Amino acid sequence: MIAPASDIVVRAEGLVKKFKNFRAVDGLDLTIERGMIYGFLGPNGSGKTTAMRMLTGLLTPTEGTVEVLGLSVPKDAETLKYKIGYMTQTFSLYGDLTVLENLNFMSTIYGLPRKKRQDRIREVMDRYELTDLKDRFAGKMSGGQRQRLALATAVLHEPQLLFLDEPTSAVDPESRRHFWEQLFDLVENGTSIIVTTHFMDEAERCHKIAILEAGQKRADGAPKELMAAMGANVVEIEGPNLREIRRHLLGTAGVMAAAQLGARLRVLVDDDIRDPRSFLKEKPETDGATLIEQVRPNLEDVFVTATGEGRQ
Ligand SMILES: Nc1ncnc2c1ncn2[C@@H]1O[C@H](COP(=O)(O)OP(=O)(O)OP(=O)(O)O)[C@@H](O)[C@H]1O
Repeated sequence: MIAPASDIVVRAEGLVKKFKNFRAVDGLDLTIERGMIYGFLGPNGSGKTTAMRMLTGLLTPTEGTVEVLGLSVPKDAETLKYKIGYMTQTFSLYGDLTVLENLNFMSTIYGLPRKKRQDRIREVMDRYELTDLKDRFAGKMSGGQRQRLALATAVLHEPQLLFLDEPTSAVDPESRRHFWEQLFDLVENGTSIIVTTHFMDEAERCHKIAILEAGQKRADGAPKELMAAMGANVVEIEGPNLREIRRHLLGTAGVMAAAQLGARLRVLVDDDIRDPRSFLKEKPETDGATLIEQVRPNLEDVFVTATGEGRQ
């Protein structure tokens, strides 16, 4: 079913960004629906940040069209600025300003009405556990605290759409989990979110993702749908000589990828092969294996089959 235009927050067609002759983003089409967390998943240099910066209106595309919240970008970027929030990889905070000063400053940039300003600042400080830190210099805060302040400043003006560029790269796993809970709270209250990540577990939390490689979209959809449509079955092997088995299997027709995970070898077998377990069991190199079992796919498997990692 095609969603009505008002339910679409981003529509991009044929998006290209060239830096000299290098195509950092290379023909990207995107349709992102309202009310969801949409992830760009990809390795370093795959074009996630460049794509996001074009959607925010900060970077002009070399080719293609972009519409965000019904506004044409970059033409209407100035109007769009007040409707979106953007949290950059480096958090873009003023290290020599306190928490409160950062929030005050951003509230004037966003043009929050003077009367509303102090209430809204109090509200975000409370929500993101910053009240006790209000006189702390941003430059003297821990990674997790700075992340909370960056999120608080990005949502200060209650944007409809929030862009987050690798927001959890600099924080510990507990802060990451907590941060994601806060994102789901925002979604519940009507915010749409676009987030870049290279963490598989984060991508799995998104309602939908696009897998990017070399500036191109290799796959998109809900993580579960992508796993179901992967075109491969996953078999794990336990036993001695896993490195040797891997080397042999990688040259075998029907084996799309093989990677060691601790004491197991995880093998992706083309789903044209009806019984992938027997297929591997019959190979002479797996003779010494103590266990061969089919397991459920995960997003990393999708990533491997969709990108060059699966074509090595
Ligand atoms: N201003 C620029 N001038 C030249 N090349 C650039 C510029 N900005 C980005 N690039 C190149 O474009 C490619 C994509 O970069 P981008 O930052 O969008 O990737 P990314 O997927 O966000 O990576 P990361 O996870 O490392 O942030 C990289 O090869 C990068 O070096």
